[in-house]
Amino acid sequence: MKKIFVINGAPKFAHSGGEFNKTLTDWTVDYFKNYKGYDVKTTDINDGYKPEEEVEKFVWADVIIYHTPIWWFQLPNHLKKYIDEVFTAGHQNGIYFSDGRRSANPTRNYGTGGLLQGRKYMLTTTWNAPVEAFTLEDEFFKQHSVDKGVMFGFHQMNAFVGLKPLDSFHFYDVMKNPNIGQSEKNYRAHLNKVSKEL
Ligand SMILES: Cc1cc2nc3c(=O)[nH]c(=O)nc-3n(C[C@H](O)[C@H](O)[C@H](O)COP(=O)(O)OP(=O)(O)OC[C@H]3O[C@@H](n4cnc5c(N)ncnc54)[C@H](O)[C@@H]3O)c2cc1C
Repeated sequence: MKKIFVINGAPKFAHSGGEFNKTLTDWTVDYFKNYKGYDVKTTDINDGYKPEEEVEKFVWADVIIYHTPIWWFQLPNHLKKYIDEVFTAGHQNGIYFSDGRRSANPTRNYGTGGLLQGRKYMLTTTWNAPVEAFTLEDEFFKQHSVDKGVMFGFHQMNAFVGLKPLDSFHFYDVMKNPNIGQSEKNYRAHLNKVSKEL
């Protein structure tokens, strides 16, 4: 049986109420637990956490799923803090051993010291920005996708600790057009696709 660790990284602040990401987290748990029959653990960063226990969840899981809104073109500070604390607790303790370099050849192999090899991760993000801001020439993101643009560092972080990516899924324009019914349908189709790669 596959083991899935689901993180809801959406705090409640200002006009980001966390409701969309909480709903998304519930869909993910329902899909893997009730539909696929997998073993699921969760963390909601709003509920507090102990870094050492979170390390155990990362090590336990076959797949880690991150749900996050985008705040000022990056992770919310709460989720970044979670990662800083948990990955630091996992240094030489399950998450990463080192930066991967050896003194004999210090210019090579940076980023190969992760200890989470054999595991995968999936990212979802939610945006006020419409998809066209990423896809259309002359619009704000100049045709840089979420994964290759704003979230490039996030994906490198996961590579650094040894995780391999599953396809991400991004929800655009969720403040003005959350379209919950269609979002759920599209997201479940995505989960059906990625779950074939587990
Ligand atoms: C500090 C800050 C910086 C930001 N920076 C950026 C940025 O750089 N770029 C950008 O694009 N956006 C930005 N945003 C917007 C942010 O990305 C969105 O507010 C966030 O993605 C919304 O996610 P949420 O989980 O908080 O949803 P919520 O705000 O809780 O929900 C969004 C909408 O969906 C509805 N909804 C949610 N769940 C359900 C449900 N189950 N049934 C019916 N309706 C539902 C809610 O009622 C609401 O209308 C920023 C927001 C903040 C606070």
